[in-house]
Amino acid sequence: MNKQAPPLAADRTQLSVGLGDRSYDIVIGPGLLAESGARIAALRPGARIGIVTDSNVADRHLGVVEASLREAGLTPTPILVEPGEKSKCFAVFEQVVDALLAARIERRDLLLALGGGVVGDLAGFAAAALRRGVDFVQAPTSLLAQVDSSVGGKTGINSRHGKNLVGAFHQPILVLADTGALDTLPLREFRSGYAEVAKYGLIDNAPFFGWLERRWEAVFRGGAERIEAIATSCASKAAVVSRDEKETGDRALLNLGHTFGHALEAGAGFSQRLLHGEAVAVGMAQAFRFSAAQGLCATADAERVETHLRTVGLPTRIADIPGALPDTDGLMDLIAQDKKVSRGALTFILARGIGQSYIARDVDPAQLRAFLEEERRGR
Ligand SMILES: NC(=O)c1ccc[n+]([C@@H]2O[C@H](COP(=O)([O-])OP(=O)(O)OC[C@H]3O[C@@H](n4cnc5c(N)ncnc54)[C@H](O)[C@@H]3O)[C@@H](O)[C@H]2O)c1
Ligand SMILES: O=C(O)C(=O)C[C@@H](O)[C@H](O)[C@H](O)COP(=O)(O)O
Ligand SMILES: [Zn+2]
Repeated sequence: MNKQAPPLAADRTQLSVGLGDRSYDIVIGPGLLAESGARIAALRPGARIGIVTDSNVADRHLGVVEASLREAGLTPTPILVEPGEKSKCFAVFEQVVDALLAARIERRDLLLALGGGVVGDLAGFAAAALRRGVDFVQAPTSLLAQVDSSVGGKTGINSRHGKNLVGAFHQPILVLADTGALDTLPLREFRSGYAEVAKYGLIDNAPFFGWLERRWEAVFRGGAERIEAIATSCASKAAVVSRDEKETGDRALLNLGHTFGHALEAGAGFSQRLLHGEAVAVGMAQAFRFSAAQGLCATADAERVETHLRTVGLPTRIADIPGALPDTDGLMDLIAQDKKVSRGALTFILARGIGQSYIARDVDPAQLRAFLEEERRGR
């Protein structure tokens, strides 16, 4: 049994999320799934590992992970869920927890979330709840999960009242982002994850947004630019999470585009009609248009955001979403369930310009309603 994590190869980037005695590493680079056993055994030798994954990821990547875990003296039990956002629900959560209990995963064992953000959020919440808390490792396999959802400890599921409304803050003990796994990710899913990459530029890193405008094709092709984009995104997220783990302050900036986006996702029934990153792309374009309409930011900045998102093939308008959506009242009701709402007052992430996002508390519902009416008319 190998109890030593492999040394860091030249093509690996390692970052840390600083949270005192709950700090953890994010390791980024190709081939990490094949090393997952050695790296996990170094943290928890001899453990039983409940691997939560979905059937798409299992078909492509579970074999190498299971072999690596066994090689390192760990005992894996795979638990498969259906791919897609609909698996972030009470019924699937119950199935996963039951399967983990049936496999006798104990408090000192581990869960491994192998997949995209759906698996990460679901498995993380199962880890938070199982026997009142079991440690877990994130092995993100989608771009979105590698740049965002695997870091920071937000876990949870959706409810009929809206997105991510039931969950827990539960940090992983390690994140292994195998960039080679992205070679099997469908283009639409890659684009969806790219929306969250662009988000970091729009929040507070205008030079990164400019770099993405110039280099996005190389990021999509793979290689050094892709790894650089992932590492820059993780570094941004790690810094915010270290400062404000439970979103009492500026972690809310990571929600740019999400107040609109989550309402649209719920309105589309958490279906394949609108992926999370696509909803965030529409939501970010809306946040900039709303900011411009309020005279907070230049119209040229809102147009620049929309141009870049459309250039990479992301939606930016309600009209881009196929099928029916709730009317303005319905969208306002969904927005009222947003977790940033405080004593009924609406909070949005708005922008004074690219890289100059800020938390706007007490957004006027009448102005929001008027804006949504215009957006729904496609203007
Ligand atoms: N916790 C957080 O901080 C956080 C942050 C952002 C998003 N999220 C959540 O993440 C979810 C979206 O994550 P996502 O975009 O990864 O969706 P996802 O988990 O549904 O994965 C996208 C699709 O790609 C497939 N897939 C994943 N990796 C693959 C690979 N390597 N090869 C082939 N197919 C692969 C999956 O099976 C799925 O069909 C949403 O539920 C969102 O709310 C959470
Ligand atoms: O980590 C965060 O904080 C984020 O807001 C990241 C978002 O990209 C992510 O979609 C998150 O799950 C949204 O959080 P929520 O608190 O609005 O559910
Ligand atoms: Zn998101």
